[in-house]
Amino acid sequence: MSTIAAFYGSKSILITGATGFLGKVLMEKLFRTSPDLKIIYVLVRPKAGQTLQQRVFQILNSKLFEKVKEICPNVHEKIRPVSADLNQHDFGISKEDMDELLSSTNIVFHCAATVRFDDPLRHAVQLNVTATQQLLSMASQMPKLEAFIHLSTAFSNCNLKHIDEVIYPCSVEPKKIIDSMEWLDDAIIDEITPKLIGDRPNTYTYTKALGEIVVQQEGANMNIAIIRPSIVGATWQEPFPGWVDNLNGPNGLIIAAGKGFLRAIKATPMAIADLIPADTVVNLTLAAGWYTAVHRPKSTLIYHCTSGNLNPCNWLKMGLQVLATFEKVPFEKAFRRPKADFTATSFTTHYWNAVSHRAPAIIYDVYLRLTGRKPRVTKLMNRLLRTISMLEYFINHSWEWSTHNTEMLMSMLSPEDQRMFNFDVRQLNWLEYIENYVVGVKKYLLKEDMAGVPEARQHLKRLRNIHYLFNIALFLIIWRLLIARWQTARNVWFFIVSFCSKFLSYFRASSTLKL
Ligand SMILES: CCCCCCCCCCCCCCCCCCCCCCCCCC(=O)SCCNC(=O)CCNC(=O)[C@H](O)C(C)(C)COP(=O)(O)OP(=O)(O)OC[C@H]1O[C@@H](n2cnc3c(N)ncnc32)[C@H](O)[C@@H]1OP(=O)(O)O
Ligand SMILES: NC(=O)C1=CN([C@@H]2O[C@H](COP(=O)(O)OP(=O)(O)OC[C@H]3O[C@@H](n4cnc5c(N)ncnc54)[C@H](OP(=O)(O)O)[C@@H]3O)[C@@H](O)[C@H]2O)C=CC1
Repeated sequence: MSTIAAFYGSKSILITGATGFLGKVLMEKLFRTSPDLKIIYVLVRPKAGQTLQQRVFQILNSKLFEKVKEICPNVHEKIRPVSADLNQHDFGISKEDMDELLSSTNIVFHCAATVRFDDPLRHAVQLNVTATQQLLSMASQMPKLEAFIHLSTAFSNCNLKHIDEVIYPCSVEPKKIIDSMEWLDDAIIDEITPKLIGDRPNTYTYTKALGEIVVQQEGANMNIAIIRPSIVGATWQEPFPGWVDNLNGPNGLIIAAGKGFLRAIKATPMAIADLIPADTVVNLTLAAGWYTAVHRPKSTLIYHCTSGNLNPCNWLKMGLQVLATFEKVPFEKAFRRPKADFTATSFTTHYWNAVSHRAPAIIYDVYLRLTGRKPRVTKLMNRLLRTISMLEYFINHSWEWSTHNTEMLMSMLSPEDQRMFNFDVRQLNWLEYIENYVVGVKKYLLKEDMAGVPEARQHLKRLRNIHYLFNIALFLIIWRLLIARWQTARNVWFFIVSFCSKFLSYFRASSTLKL
């Protein structure tokens, strides 16, 4: 019997960010391995015209939860959506709901965050720092609380090369930042943002670092742990390989490359691609929840959920495997044939952006205009290039994360738990994982049927023929222009023509003699 699964049985669990990528995988695993848990409260806001109940039902009815519905048929009764917006004071939770949450909750998993790299500082602070502080204040009033698990990121200290499982100070105290957001106007905040974030690339990593400090300060009297995952990718094994549901991290780039939009990207091929599967993160998170509650470590433990130092894979190997999978399982209706290169300098990146990204987009838009349709590819390409510029930082640097706490936790698990809550990335076969990941992107993000693969292959063949025809036509046009304007080109042309005609007459003569 799994100790961890038994631990979560009969518990009341509060999850923020349950509608997000990791939150869903976390909920799924909890219901699947501990179907006798008491209740999961999820803090959800109404969104896109859907009530919170509709949002939660949509998640429960998705493919991700198919196994759960077999194991825990009354899952709908065990999940309680609570209307909450983390941007509001007290999260806008009603008094009755708040009373129930405070009196019943045993474990808190805080996953909610803004993960956008371009969020204005005010918004990122509100969600990643102030909301964390408020949640801790709520947690401090929970008499039955056993553990509070905070999801941070391995990149919260990406301004350092070597990162230990400790909390690093920031130049300005989070409390001062929170206070200043109340009285500074937006223009001033925008002006001071670059100074505050310093050598971090964006407001996301900066505010996640501030959030960790808040956790350490406000949670001193609680059983707290912080999980720092690196780049979270599709699921590795559970509940099935390749599940993914948003465009964040590599996902959007895999689509862009598979559809033939992304042809070159500035990257350091030998830099470590520190990807970590979503189910690995969730297994570590649940194991840390159990350990924190049962063993009550004296200080806040931080767990690095990374792959680089235990099972490294670089961007080159990953990129090549992504491309190899496109050969086997192409995406439908590609714009161009998938083929991408890593560029090394800003000059070559600009060159390939002009030649391989912008020019084909403009040509295609001209074609759309000429055929009476609305041009859209240039706009799409510009957004893609902007996105890439924001992600580039992470594919051109390498970090070393120590994993002592994570390895210690692994050693504390029983063999049964090591199997059921496996977070040992040494067992991960990258080539197999990446192939399943790309297939998962095709199936679950693009919603493409595998039955359409032969037609997708045919489409790629047509694109190849168009490509050859286009190149031949381009060559002939350039050659014709050169001949018209340049004597040397004319001489070369006459030389080639006379050489070919001599060769042909020799060939004809020798075959007549043989007859
Ligand atoms: C020689 C061989 C060579 C082989 C070569 C082979 C190459 C071949 C294969 C290549 C694959 C292998 C290499 C992989 C490299 C991976 C690097 C990953 C680094 C990640 C590090 C993460 C570290 C931190 C981890 C964490 O700790 S946290 C999680 C990370 N957080 C994020 O990843 C949020 C990022 N995103 C945003 O910050 C916002 O998205 C924002 C970007 C501001 C836009 O924002 P905006 O334009 O305002 O609006 P959106 O609505 O968001 O999007 C607007 C439009 O862009 C689209 N779009 C959104 N996203 C993405 C995306 N990714 N990629 C593409 N498109 C995207 C969206 O579809 C919409 O398209 P449309 O609707 O126009 O058609
Ligand atoms: N994905 C990754 O690569 C990595 C993620 N992490 C961390 O893991 C955690 C989860 O990330 P992930 O699942 O990918 O993120 P998602 O963007 O998929 O999910 C974010 C969640 O936060 C919720 N949320 C955002 N704003 C509010 C709000 N105002 N009120 C209530 N809920 C809100 C979202 O709800 P809604 O659906 O309503 O928008 C959603 O459920 C984050 O803390 C992130 O920093 C760390 C490293 C890597």
